[in-house]
Amino acid sequence: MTGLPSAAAAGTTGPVLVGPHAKAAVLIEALPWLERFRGRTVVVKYGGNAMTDEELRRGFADDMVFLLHAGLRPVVVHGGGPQINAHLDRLGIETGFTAGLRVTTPEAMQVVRMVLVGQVNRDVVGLINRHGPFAVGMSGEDAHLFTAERKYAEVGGERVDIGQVGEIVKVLPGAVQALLDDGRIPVVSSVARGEDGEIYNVNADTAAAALAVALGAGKLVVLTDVEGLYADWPPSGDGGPTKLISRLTAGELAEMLPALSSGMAPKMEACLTAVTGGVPQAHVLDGRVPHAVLLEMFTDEGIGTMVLPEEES
Ligand SMILES: Nc1ncnc2c1ncn2[C@@H]1O[C@H](COP(=O)(O)OP(=O)(O)O)[C@@H](O)[C@H]1O
Ligand SMILES: CC(=O)N[C@@H](CCC(=O)OP(=O)(O)O)C(=O)O
Repeated sequence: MTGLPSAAAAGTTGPVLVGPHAKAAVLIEALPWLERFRGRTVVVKYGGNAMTDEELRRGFADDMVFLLHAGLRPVVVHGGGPQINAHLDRLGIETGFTAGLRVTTPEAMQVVRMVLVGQVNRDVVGLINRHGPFAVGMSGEDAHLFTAERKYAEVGGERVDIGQVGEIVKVLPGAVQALLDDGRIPVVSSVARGEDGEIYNVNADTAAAALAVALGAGKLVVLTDVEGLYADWPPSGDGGPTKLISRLTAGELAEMLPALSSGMAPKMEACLTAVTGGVPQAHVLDGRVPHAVLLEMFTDEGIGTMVLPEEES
């Protein structure tokens, strides 16, 4: 953060500060954002592809603890798609994706649950708890946090059975609220229980949005492995995509949604669910940028893609 040009970032004119003044300016730049979000809940979706580099993983955990000490109430909902893939490969279990969702046989469900709850959740909790006794891991099954029903994919107007994939129909956020009230950082896996006795595999972006709405969060942050939502996707020509959409309204997003391809579709749908469900803003950020969450929360430069409800645009 020390390299940030303070006056420029604040949108003001004046001398460019260097040395200790620049550091102080960066801290002061955070003040209005600290005032605005103090006491508010922030749900952060930590994605499988943004959690592969060790230094970034530590940086992410540091950011969550920073938010806590700054008086916010961070909640982590994590995915783990690449980690599930690796484990299924090792076991020789084949799965595919339909409409961006893993076709989940009972055998695959056992692996999904084991990897998300037993491996990825433990890793995230461990990284955060280097700083102190803050993180408490839980599965969406715990304390009836997420109740799901079987979800069917729609392909070419046809309803397709994709196994034990769940759609969240009820959220009981009491256990998460209690942890937050106790000064903890809840770390939640996107596995849900069904009232039919089944266990369901829920896309982690979708789970994060459902929890953000149920908690009345002040913000949903979705970390991924690209800068945000590109208008020119898939990119044409030799170069990569160049047209990052930095801000859009719920209405504009709803129009774009049917045309989005599978990686971004659940993320943008999650942002739409959040802002239409009362969360004032939702962001998709590049998890490859060190401390992306802090940069987004506490500096004047917006990064990534921000979705706002209609009336705030
Ligand atoms: N319009 C778009 N803008 C940016 N990325 C897109 C877009 N459409 C599809 N994608 C793809 O979505 C991917 C992110 O989704 P995914 O790989 O599922 O992320 P994660 O593992 O973080 O949940 C990007 O790496 C990119 O390949
Ligand atoms: C139904 C479904 O597809 N569930 C996902 C759950 C994990 C997830 O969403 O992980 P990322 O956020 O890393 O993609 C899966 O099985 O991969």
